[in-house]
Amino acid sequence: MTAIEANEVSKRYGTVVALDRVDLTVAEGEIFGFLGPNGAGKSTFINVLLDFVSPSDGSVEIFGHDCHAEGVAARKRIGVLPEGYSVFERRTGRQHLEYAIRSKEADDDPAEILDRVGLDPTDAEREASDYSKGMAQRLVLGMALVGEPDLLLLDEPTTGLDPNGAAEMRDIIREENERGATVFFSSHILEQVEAVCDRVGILQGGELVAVDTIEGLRESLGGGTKLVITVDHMANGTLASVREIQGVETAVEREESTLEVTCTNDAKMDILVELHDAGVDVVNFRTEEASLEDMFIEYTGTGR
Ligand SMILES: Nc1ncnc2c1ncn2[C@@H]1O[C@H](COP(=O)(O)OP(=O)(O)OP(=O)(O)O)[C@@H](O)[C@H]1O
Repeated sequence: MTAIEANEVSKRYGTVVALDRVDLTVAEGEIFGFLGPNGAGKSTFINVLLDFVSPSDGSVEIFGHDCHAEGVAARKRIGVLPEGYSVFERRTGRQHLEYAIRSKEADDDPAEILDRVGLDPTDAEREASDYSKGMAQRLVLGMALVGEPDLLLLDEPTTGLDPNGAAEMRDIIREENERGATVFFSSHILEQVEAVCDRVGILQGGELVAVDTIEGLRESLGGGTKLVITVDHMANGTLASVREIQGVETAVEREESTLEVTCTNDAKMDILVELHDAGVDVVNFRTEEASLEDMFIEYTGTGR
């Protein structure tokens, strides 16, 4: 069964096209990473799934329920960590969880969930409005886990978390997935996404410009090799002439006398020949697999 099925979803805010005919299918049991530069439309898409925002055109189904017409049935199966959540005033962490358990008619043990998300028993008895950003993030994640949802929708789940918290988040995503949940999350932390996702989608200006496994993305970028070349000196125009070689996608000078070139496998030798012809001696070179970050920059032309 498909967990998420988006058909030609568009959302316009006046002249801004936040989503442009997004077609996407996420299978039950997948961990799917949703990427894109700031303003690409990620939160808008997640808000459409939650029926917080109505699409201008198109429709989305969650486990076969239309997110708008059958929003209640769709949301019953979702645990959500929304963007810009806020905690209640004058309620402790534990009371937040008890509230989530009651409203989902679940029978989870609040202490167990608090422990899972790394909130200690003393903090659980403090008012959540006094929590730090990372603690509040942990609490809201805990509320999302209540009732063993079939789909976890996490908007930037690692924002505000320290490195331990980010690693714990990764573990929770894996554990939830092993329990059978589908996980759909947006993130700018591409190392995290690469470590945990089965597939990723890249949004750019509201359009879905790529959907694939990380390996698949690498292949569609022609093998996705990254060459790291140390040279004795950089001659004028060297970078420009390397960029013109067929099969070269990007070429940058990382630090003095070190070039990083992403290219197809076939282009490697041409690059070394070009440097030689330009009178530039290669002191050292190695190849690395293109990282998700390299590919993201190639697809979107931006940093995260
Ligand atoms: N309520 C709104 N009214 C007007 N424009 C909006 C509204 N919500 C979003 N937008 C616009 O839609 C576009 C997509 O925004 P969105 O928040 O979905 O991006 P995002 O990919 O989540 O960005 P970020 O990575 O910065 O969180 C942006 O241009 C934004 O200004």
